[in-house]
Amino acid sequence: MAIIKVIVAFTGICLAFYFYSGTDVFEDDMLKGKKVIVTGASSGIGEQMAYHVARMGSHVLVTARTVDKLEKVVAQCKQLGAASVHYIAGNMNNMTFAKQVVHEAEKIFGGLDMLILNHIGWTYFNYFDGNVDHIRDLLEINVLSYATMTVAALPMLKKSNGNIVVVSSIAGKVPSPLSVPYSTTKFALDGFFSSLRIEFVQQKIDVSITLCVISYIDTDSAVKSVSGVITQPPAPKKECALEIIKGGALRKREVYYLYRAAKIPLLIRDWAPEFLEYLTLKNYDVKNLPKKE
Ligand SMILES: NC(=O)C1=CN([C@@H]2O[C@H](COP(=O)(O)OP(=O)(O)OC[C@H]3O[C@@H](n4cnc5c(N)ncnc54)[C@H](OP(=O)(O)O)[C@@H]3O)[C@@H](O)[C@H]2O)C=CC1
Ligand SMILES: C[C@]12CC(=O)[C@H]3[C@@H](CCC4=CC(=O)CC[C@@]43C)[C@@H]1CC[C@@H]2C(=O)CO
Repeated sequence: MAIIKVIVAFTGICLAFYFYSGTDVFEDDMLKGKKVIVTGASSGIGEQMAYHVARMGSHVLVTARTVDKLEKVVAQCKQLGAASVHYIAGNMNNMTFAKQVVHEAEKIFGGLDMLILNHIGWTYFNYFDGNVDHIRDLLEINVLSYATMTVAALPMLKKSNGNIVVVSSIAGKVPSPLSVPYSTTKFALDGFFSSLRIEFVQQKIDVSITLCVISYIDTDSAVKSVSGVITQPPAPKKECALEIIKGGALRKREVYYLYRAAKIPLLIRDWAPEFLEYLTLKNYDVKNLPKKE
């Protein structure tokens, strides 16, 4: 019996190495002249992704709600060497606006190579408060606007054999406390885009879908929401943003940008859920959690 377990484990490690070792090498030139949309680009990881593709010489369309922040991002993208850069401001709770962003890219660029779906709506970081309407609102912004933009962009992405990059979270792969609404939306992204990827294979549609699984990053909003409660240190947003861009350009199915220990949950998620729960709870110090009014 023991020998069978060793053989199974060894086979699993070989298969994992074969499928995930990937020898693709990323070059900045891969993004030169490419037409790229970055959503949620007025701050955080999205802002850093806009800067990376600008530095690599892409044509960039950035979007979010806050005009003055977008204008600063546009100015910085120009400084960094973007082939061209534009912004469009609006709210992704409105599917008409979500489609408008894609149509704006078509009008400006005449096509699209990479759609980077990154924005998220506000949510709390605390015990679930029973408000299902908030989950519905968050699904609109975090999921349905991603699906809407994907549908609108697909004709252009088919022409360019382009990439869809979906920024998700470890909380969209592993059950995570204090973020029930957020985690609901991130798990939904996995269902939608991982299923769509299979249909692309069936239909021989050469558009890649890269799901990015990231853990705690040092963006202002995340640090403000979780510091003191999440015990792991946040990772740098600039490096995280670059890893996402690389994964999309290399047409990876998934990008994992996780703090060391976060890789363990993914390995044991389906084999030892109780042990995973024990490890997860060790990463939270709820005595620092703000008391809900
Ligand atoms: N930071 C982290 O620790 C982690 C982040 N992630 C994921 O990374 C992505 C980026 O996160 P992060 O950079 O921290 O987030 P930020 O809060 O820094 O940025 C969110 C962006 O989305 C925009 N946005 C917010 N609400 C709306 C809306 N209703 N309509 C359109 N745009 C909106 C914001 O701009 P504006 O307010 O101007 O609209 C901003 O540009 C998210 O998908 C998040 O889930 C995943 C795991 C960990
Ligand atoms: C902490 C973690 C990743 C995040 O940053 C999010 C948090 C859930 C609530 C959030 C809402 C936001 O608007 C910004 C992101 C965030 C603070 C997530 C719970 C688990 C995620 C994690 O990285 C654990 O390692």
